[in-house]
Amino acid sequence: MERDIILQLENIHKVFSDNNGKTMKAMNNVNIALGKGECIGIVGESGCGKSTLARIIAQLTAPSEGKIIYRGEDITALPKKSTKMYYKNVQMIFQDPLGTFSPRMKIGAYLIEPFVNFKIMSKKKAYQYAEVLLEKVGLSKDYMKKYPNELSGGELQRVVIARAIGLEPDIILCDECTSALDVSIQKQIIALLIDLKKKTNFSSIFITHDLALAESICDKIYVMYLGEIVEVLEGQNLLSEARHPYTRMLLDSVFSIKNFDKRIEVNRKIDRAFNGTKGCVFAEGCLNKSRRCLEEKPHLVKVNQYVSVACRKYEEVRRIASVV
Ligand SMILES: Nc1ncnc2c1ncn2[C@@H]1O[C@H](COP(=O)(O)OP(=O)(O)OP(=O)(O)O)[C@@H](O)[C@H]1O
Repeated sequence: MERDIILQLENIHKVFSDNNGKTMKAMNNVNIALGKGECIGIVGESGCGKSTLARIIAQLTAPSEGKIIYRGEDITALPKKSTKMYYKNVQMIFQDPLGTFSPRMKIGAYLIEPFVNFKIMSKKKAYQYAEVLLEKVGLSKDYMKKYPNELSGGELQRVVIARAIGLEPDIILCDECTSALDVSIQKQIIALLIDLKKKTNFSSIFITHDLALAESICDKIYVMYLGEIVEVLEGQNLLSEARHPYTRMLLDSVFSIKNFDKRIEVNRKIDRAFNGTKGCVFAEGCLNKSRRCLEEKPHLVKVNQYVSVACRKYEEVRRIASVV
């Protein structure tokens, strides 16, 4: 069946510069497509560029190059004023819920704020609506009168989710939204998001370092390494279909301390060698690399209906297959 794509990132690059004019490439040619009602995961370790990507999608940081096509329109080319609807339609849930609140603002005031600001409803209606939203996320209306410091991390994240879904967005973008919470609360928040998604069919983007989480909830997973997408997989087929040596290394180290240590060692080696490599970002850590891997960037190649991988080995397999 044809996917109805509502958000597409095309050739996104991001370069940061410091005060001395030194530049750092945090994102290199990232392409991502999100279908209506779909949940995609962006997975990678610390420093791979996940938060930068989240900020670019949420339009909090501008890409250095590339397009963000939302419902057929490149929103990077629109004047600031015209992106107001995008801010309403793409809601973001951050890692640290407490950081989202002003300590002196009661939960009720926090919840009604966007509805009044976007002139969606009167203050009185917004207050009643906020009580309904709290109920949807499993909190009583008594929470309206509380201050953020009176709530637990899990309760605060529920309030953030209530405000986000209240705007009936097309897309909910979760940047490590459960990683600051205890495991049991993490499960509750994920279950809540899955339940709400079933009811309202929003699309979602899960940005996480947690492969198991991504596998359990995402239709499609993009694996990122040092600012590049190295593999794209169907969520359910992550374990069986992952091909890229980096994804395999990540999966192996989830289950073994010894492999975890090996991974840290490999990452150190690559970090030292990286600094704008013209070849494959993972080449230094790869046991099967050839000289070409160090010199030429591999492209994402579709291996089968479940997986595309950016690795010379599979480009080579496809080339031979097309000749035979
Ligand atoms: N404003 C900035 N100025 C300069 N460099 C930045 C800036 N923001 C991020 N970076 C760099 O870009 C790279 C990617 O950072 P980012 O925070 O996106 O990674 P991440 O995958 O989200 O990591 P973490 O999970 O630790 O937050 C890092 O090397 C980081 O130092």
